[in-house]
Amino acid sequence: MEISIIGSGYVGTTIAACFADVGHNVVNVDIDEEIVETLNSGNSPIHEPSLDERIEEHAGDRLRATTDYDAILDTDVTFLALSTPSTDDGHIDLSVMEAGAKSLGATLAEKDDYHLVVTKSTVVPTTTEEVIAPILEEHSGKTVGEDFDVGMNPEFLREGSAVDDFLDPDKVVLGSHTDRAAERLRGVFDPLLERAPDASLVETGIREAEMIKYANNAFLAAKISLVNDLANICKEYEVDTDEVLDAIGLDSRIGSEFLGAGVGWGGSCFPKDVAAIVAAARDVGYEPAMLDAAVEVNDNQPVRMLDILRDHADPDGARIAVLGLAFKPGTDDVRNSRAIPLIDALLDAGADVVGYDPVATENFRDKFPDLDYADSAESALDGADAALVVTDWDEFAALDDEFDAMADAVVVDGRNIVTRREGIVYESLV
Ligand SMILES: NC(=O)c1ccc[n+]([C@@H]2O[C@H](COP(=O)([O-])OP(=O)(O)OC[C@H]3O[C@@H](n4cnc5c(N)ncnc54)[C@H](O)[C@@H]3O)[C@@H](O)[C@H]2O)c1
Ligand SMILES: O=c1ccn([C@@H]2O[C@H](COP(=O)(O)OP(=O)(O)O[C@H]3O[C@H](CO)[C@@H](O)[C@H](O)[C@H]3O)[C@@H](O)[C@H]2O)c(=O)[nH]1
Repeated sequence: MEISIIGSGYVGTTIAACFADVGHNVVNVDIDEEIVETLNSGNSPIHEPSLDERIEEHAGDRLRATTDYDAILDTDVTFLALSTPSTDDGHIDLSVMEAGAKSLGATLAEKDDYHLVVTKSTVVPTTTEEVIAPILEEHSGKTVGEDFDVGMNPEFLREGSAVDDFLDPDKVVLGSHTDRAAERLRGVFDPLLERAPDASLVETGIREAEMIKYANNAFLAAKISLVNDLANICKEYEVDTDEVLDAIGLDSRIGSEFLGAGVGWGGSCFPKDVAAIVAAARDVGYEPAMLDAAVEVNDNQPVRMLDILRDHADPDGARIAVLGLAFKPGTDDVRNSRAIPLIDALLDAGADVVGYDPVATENFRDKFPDLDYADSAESALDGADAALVVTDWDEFAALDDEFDAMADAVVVDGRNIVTRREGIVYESLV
């Protein structure tokens, strides 16, 4: 099938390379010329395991990129993979989606045959039908349900394992309103589902597909917050948190995944998606008490981490190493990383902060240009008065002699991964 994807960020790039991998012809449309050039030269614009190989293999063949929306004219289906950030009050900001839909609509005016437009971005229920479809109609002069259809296909990939998650998913959710749209969407996913026979196919309505995405993320974020609440109680009672969490994970109704206690959830999705569904709930007069509590617990974990640091070292004037700037291991994405509130608070407290991350330093530098950055964990620790472990990169779990070069070997572990305990003042957050 001929597929166009508007937006070539984390999601657009990954799904383009994977769709090409299962045999489709794919074109990415992005307004960023650098991204387009990078893709066309066979390279990945983002750091994501096993994405480079796929782009290198398919670029110039089944995969290409352009800034020209006319590329969609030769395709059967267009996915909108544009960002949906938060406004200051937590609502979803649709301005990027609206701009993309306008350009897409204007281009669709030139298309003679049927087309399907699928929202891949995370949007609150009714957005596809009540915001995107009317813009497409207005700018194309065409009628939804007659000349073209809209659909919704939420994405569940995680950064750091995006390619594997996309090609071997637990489920594929396809939201549509017409048989024609449902059939075309199935055609897109059939080759993928053949390769991933264990994946469940969920065919549903458009607003249900939109809500499934929020319910999924809200549930996972709340699960981590509940785990952190319980882990905080364990710590106060000097109960071994790991043993408790390992044991509850054996109950198949609870499950062993997403029981990682620590400094909490960040990233480009959980914070903004929980905020968006909370704001959307209030818009219709519902108070989402559980989700409010999940956010409160999450916001408080970095505060608890600094309190623990203060038990062992005064941050004022101290050199503090922050190990991990990415929001999770395996990615260079720093959006809503837990390192951000921690470093803000450390700087407010008068600390001299040195940050280190294996791949995310340059992205973090955009947010904190004046921070001191080390090029290895070893050099970050050298002469430091304390270290905070914020991201669970494997290389931090392997640290050992490096702690001996610290001025004061105080380590507060926000991910419970450091293995060495002797000879250092070690405290885990949970
Ligand atoms: N990042 C993830 O892991 C993830 C996973 C699942 C779902 N999502 C959702 O997918 C959506 C996209 O997220 P992302 O992380 O890929 O965003 P992103 O910011 O990484 O990528 C968006 C891309 O769109 C491009 N763009 C902006 N305006 C444009 C326009 N008018 N026309 C064409 N291109 C334009 C930008 O240059 C950028 O490359 C969001 O709704 C997000 O919530 C993200
Ligand atoms: O047990 C855990 C698991 C995760 N985290 C943290 O939670 C955040 C999110 O992690 P993860 O879910 O692995 O990464 P994302 O790439 O943000 O993926 C989430 O957000 C995506 C965007 O919507 C969805 O597609 C995915 O299904 C959903 O897992 C990170 O800060 C992790 O450190 C924990 O604190 N404990």
